[in-house]
Amino acid sequence: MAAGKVPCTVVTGFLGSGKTTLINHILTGEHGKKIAVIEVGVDDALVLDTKEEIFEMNNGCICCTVRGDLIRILTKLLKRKNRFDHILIETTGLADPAPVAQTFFVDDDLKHSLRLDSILTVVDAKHILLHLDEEKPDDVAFADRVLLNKIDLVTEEEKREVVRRIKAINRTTKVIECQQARVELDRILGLQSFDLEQILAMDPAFLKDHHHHEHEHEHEHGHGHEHEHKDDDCAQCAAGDPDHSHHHGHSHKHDSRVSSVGIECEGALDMQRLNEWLSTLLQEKGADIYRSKGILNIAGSDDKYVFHGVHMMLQFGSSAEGLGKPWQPGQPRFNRVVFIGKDLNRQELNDGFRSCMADANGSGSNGAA
Ligand SMILES: Nc1nc2c(ncn2[C@@H]2O[C@H](COP(=O)(O)OP(=O)(O)OP(=O)(O)O)[C@@H](O)[C@H]2O)c(=O)[nH]1
Repeated sequence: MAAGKVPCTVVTGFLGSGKTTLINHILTGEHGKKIAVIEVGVDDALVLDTKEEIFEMNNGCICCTVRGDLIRILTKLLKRKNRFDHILIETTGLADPAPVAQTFFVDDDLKHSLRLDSILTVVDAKHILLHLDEEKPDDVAFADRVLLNKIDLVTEEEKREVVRRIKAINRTTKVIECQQARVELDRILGLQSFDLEQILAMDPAFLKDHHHHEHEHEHEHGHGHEHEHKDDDCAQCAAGDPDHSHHHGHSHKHDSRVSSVGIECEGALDMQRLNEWLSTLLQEKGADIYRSKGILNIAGSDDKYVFHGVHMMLQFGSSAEGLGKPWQPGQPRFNRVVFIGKDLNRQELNDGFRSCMADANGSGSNGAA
């Protein structure tokens, strides 16, 4: 049948569900496959360095512009002599997987060289119920595989409820439970499980282009959203503009109160202050702050730190633990963080973050190790 076509897997899932963890798991696995990763959206330096090439697109907006880019990058990949065995396309946390999937059926050249192998949706077992009603069940509706991740954080009972809710949205999807996205690769790659017929049965307009308005509102998404971070999620696309409400019939309640706040600055942070501020912030506002993450320059250390927040859960890591590389001599050090959530207060987040600088007024700790 599809001999010679390169299989492509679209990896999707809500913010913080574990997509990057899954990609890293796949890239570092011993499969002997040459895998290309295309990231549709954010997330630069937080991906592990690997042998494979990683293509990134910085335009951030999957709804408006990424389809063009995706086609361009896929075409470029296919021109290489050294072909890939598999292509992974990771979509960002608030983007809609449908336009990405459509690419495989509407572009004539790609149609003949590529095969959409599966839409794989990563689900955060602990937090998904917070979002199923308000955000975007589309992720789950289109998935032929659901990776039910973070099962370490829920009870058996909670897990059963989550599976029930997933099945209520998508009766035929296969649910694979896992932790840290650790799953045997032959359960997720090369499945030929994407079934266009089935998608069309559910959504007859799936292949129809709904992007005729795509340039009309480029970066005009009012709705009070904030869009400063240069490569952040197109939260407003998924969340704000009513014109984005999609061609398909699922309830797709966009929440215009969802936005992202990016902060980028030089200078070193006091780890203790930062930890206290972030912990308190997420304790108090974690219901609304869906996702937070950042790269940090910590005073007195050459190690590069990162943090990951998903609602109230907060995790730090650093190059000292083998996560990425330390700051290199002569390399400019910086802090870059992003908060994504509902009703974010940009000023408060900025002030709070800056109050954690090692030389900010306060205890006078200079962070010297
Ligand atoms: N407890 C627990 N935490 C996990 C598990 N899998 C991933 N995480 C953590 O969840 C956080 C988010 O994981 P990512 O892989 O960055 O999620 P993502 O979907 O790429 O997130 P976005 O960048 O928002 O799209 C990180 O702090 C992970 O370490 C799991 O099975 N259990």
